[in-house]
Amino acid sequence: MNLPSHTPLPRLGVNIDHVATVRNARGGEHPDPVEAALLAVRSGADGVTLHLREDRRHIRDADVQRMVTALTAPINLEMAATQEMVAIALRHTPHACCIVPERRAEVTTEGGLDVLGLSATLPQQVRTLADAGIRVSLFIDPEPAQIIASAEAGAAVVELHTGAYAEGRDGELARLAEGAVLAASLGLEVHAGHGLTFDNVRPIAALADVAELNIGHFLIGQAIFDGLPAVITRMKAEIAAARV
Ligand SMILES: CC(=O)[C@@H](O)[C@H](O)COP(=O)(O)O
Ligand SMILES: NCC(=O)COP(=O)(O)O
Repeated sequence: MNLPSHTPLPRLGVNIDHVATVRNARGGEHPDPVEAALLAVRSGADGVTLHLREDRRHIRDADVQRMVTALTAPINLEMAATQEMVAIALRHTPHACCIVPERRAEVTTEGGLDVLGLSATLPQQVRTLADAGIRVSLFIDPEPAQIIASAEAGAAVVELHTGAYAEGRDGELARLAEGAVLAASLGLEVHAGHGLTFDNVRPIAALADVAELNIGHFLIGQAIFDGLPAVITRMKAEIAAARV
């Protein structure tokens, strides 16, 4: 894809949740997601994403506290649209909060947030977080109605869920491309993530309106073979190659 030379590359946010998954398997302190976050930033990550799930299956409250103390790079805290999570975010004031849907029984985040369905409560939560200086993002499917509702809810950012694209669903890349254009036209910053790998990242990184990619499970898994610095370097190269 040929873009003007001034078009900035999408930033890479590294999601370190699954370092905590491995740690929690034995109940101790190793491997430490904060140490992984610091290494990710030293290795070229533009920011760090962590998802404090309601069931605390990977990231825990103490990790959030330690992360905001240790990191100077932007932190993107993913969380459910609950009063408990809003209160936690207000205590730590990360650079950004990405509000995601959660179902306790799910293995991973299965779909986007139903911004339309949450219209009675979400705009107030967005306002409360934004008033505290937090950049608010909504993790949504690339549905025009959800994108428009996100803008109306006062979000600064939408993160488009790339899970269906990563699974190879027909037409999903076109839906993401159209969604990114619509979101940008409404003044929303566009992020994308979920299920991205070396093999599927380029078409998403090539979308001119995508400003940030959040990638976790693949990078942490691949780091077992290649090391975290090497996989971050390679992912940044894939992103850059998509914009040549
Ligand atoms: C919202 C999202 O996509 C991330 O939180 C990512 O899925 C990592 O967390 P889980 O693997 O627990 O879903
Ligand atoms: N918001 C998406 C994210 O943070 C990472 O998702 P994944 O790469 O772990 O699937």
